[in-house]
Amino acid sequence: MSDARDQVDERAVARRDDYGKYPIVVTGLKNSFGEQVVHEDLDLKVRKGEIIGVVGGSGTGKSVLMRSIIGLQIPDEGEIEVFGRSIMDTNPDDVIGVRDRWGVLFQGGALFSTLTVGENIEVPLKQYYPELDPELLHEIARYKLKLAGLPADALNKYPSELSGGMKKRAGLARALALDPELLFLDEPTAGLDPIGAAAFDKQTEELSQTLGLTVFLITHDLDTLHEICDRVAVLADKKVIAVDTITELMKLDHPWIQEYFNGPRGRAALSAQALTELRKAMDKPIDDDA
Ligand SMILES: Nc1ncnc2c1ncn2[C@@H]1O[C@H](COP(=O)(O)OP(=O)(O)OP(=O)(O)O)[C@@H](O)[C@H]1O
Repeated sequence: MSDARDQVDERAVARRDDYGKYPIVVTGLKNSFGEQVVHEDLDLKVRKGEIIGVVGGSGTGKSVLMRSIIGLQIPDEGEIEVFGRSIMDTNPDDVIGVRDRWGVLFQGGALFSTLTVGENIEVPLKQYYPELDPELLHEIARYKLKLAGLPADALNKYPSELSGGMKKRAGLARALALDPELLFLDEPTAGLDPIGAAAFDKQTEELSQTLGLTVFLITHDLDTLHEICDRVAVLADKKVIAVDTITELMKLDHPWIQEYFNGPRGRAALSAQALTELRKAMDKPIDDDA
């Protein structure tokens, strides 16, 4: 009897340690839509504090994976734990204390068009802290706007009055509203010009470092992967076929990985990153072309 209790205690300790190291643990995930199986026996562990890039060909199920992790897509099979709690429970109230510890930037920003930027940022705050004083709400919104790199006058603008890059930042400000520990970003630099994309990457990296955020980042952007991701998870064949640094991934003999990272665009991104590193090492401003 006491052996059985010891085993249960050991498992509880192992799970607690695991959750301390891995805020997201996905095991044996299966997702399908009718006959189409998108994921089959997919496993993924995301390390605390890392920026993990999630890549894969179009339609390989990157967004569906993110939606599963945040409980918007109920999988057919498998287990998903976030902060050590199962997300598979269909009752959102049962995972309160988990959902308010993440922030999400959906593709395109997904801002409410009839609300100002400030009001958009206040939405999650009002949802989780309905008793908050309106003046404090505005103050928090102003602070989050600044964290996301937007000027104060953006607060009273409507999404239609913002550029693409500003919309992304407004979505980022809203994702940061609840002081999340985990940030989900779905193709944040898609549609941005290279300068805007690089600035957004820098912002993400700074936020991750200063706030200690773990970032789950879906992207096709090779520069983003090279510049800010600690590891990259590759989706192919309905699974995560590899999770590693780009240097290690490039050694793998998988056709998609080789084409993606060792193709002309992959090599160009690698050279650009090598140049950035070299310039940093020489303590020279990156924009100094002299
Ligand atoms: N609600 C849905 N109903 C039916 N099929 C869906 C649904 N959501 C996603 N799918 C299908 O699941 C597959 C994976 O979609 P998903 O959006 O996750 O791909 P992705 O890897 O994010 O692609 P992309 O890089 O093009 O954004 C696609 O074939 C898509 O058509």
